[in-house]
Amino acid sequence: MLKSQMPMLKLIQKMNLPTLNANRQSYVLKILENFDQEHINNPSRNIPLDLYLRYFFLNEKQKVDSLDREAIVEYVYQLMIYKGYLNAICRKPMSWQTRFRAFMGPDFEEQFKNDNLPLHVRLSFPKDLFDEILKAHGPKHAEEICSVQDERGVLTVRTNTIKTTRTDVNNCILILHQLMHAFKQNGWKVQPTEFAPNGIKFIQKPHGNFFQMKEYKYGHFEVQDEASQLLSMRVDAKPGDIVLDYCGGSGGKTLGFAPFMHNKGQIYIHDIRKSVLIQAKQRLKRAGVQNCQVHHDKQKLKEILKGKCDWVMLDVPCTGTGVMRRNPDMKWKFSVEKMREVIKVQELLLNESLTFLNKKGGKIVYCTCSVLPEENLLQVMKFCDKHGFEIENGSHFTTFPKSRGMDGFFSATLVPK
Ligand SMILES: C[S@@+](CC[C@H](N)C(=O)[O-])C[C@H]1O[C@@H](n2cnc3c(N)ncnc32)[C@H](O)[C@@H]1O
Repeated sequence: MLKSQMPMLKLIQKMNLPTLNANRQSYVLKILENFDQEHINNPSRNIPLDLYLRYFFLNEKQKVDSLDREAIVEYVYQLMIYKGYLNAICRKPMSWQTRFRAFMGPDFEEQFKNDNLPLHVRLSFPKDLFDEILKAHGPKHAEEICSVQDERGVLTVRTNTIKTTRTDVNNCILILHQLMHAFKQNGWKVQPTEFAPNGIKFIQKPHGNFFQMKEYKYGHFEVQDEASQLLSMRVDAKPGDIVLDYCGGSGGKTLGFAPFMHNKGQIYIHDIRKSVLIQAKQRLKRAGVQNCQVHHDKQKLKEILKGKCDWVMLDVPCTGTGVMRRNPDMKWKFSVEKMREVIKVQELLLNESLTFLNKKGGKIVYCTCSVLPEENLLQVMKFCDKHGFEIENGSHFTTFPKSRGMDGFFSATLVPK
């Protein structure tokens, strides 16, 4: 490859990382080793890295202060992001210890210039996943998508407009500004999001724990990526509507569209995992959403809601290829076989959602956090052809992971022809 054709790859600037003393280092290695072991012991639990870290530090609360925690988390992420590249450059036998040494050593920068290392290795992506992204988006865009996923995600929150009795737009803006002011008082740099009307973006990662803020405890805000906020708003529910959030998880999307219903009408939130529904209940309560019931039993839900819904939000399980910078461990768990399995589940869920739609214009809002067309446009087009539906206004919504910007999401609103 000619030098001028060399891809514009970049590496993390290690000098920007926090200092790592022996204590922090031993935590970094312990976490990564335990995380791997957890997957060997409980593969079906498939716990993502961010959640694993949250549980880990809950247990270590007394021993690790917030500055140590931030430094440890940063290194855990960097090592997980660069795992593939480090595997290629580190000395054997492979372990987190040897990867860590390679990360800290001169080879980390040196080997990056080695043209003999394939592009996917320098992007630190598994070959099969990189090939899928390449097939879908071509070399230039694939490289952009993958290199952005080597950054840390931007922290964004959504202001909860339910927690005000005032309803006009100007007052919502006032609440957003009050919250921005509270963040700034803690010394955190923030700005309103560019597209989502109620979002606040952190320009720098905040030091300290903002979940301790009274504004969080009172439900004035929730963490949600800007693209995910926009996705929630694709459910354009009016007060009085009946809405089903069928793959509701811990309620992220419901929390996003519920404020527009002003607690009138009914939201049903469902998921196959009971544990996440418990979290959803707590978050909905904190946010002041009073018109939502939580359901785990699919059969019962069908009995209650058959043919009744104005909206079905279908935020389906997917490969997560648009949000891998939040959980870089997902890169290393990807396989084409798993992708095919999840595509089948999406198809099944689309079919199931038909049961709930009312015949007076009920709509399905299909969403993923994937950048792969098989899970996105191709999936919904297949559904539309089979069931006589179409994509509303012929246009879908897509975002790609952007540097210092949004994550990668897809959404299409499906309506009967
Ligand atoms: C992308 S996550 C949803 C995230 C959630 N909407 C949010 O914004 O927080 C997909 C969810 O689908 C759920 N799920 C997987 N298979 C399902 C099925 N057969 N029926 C219903 N939910 C399912 C998973 O448990 C997971 O919580």
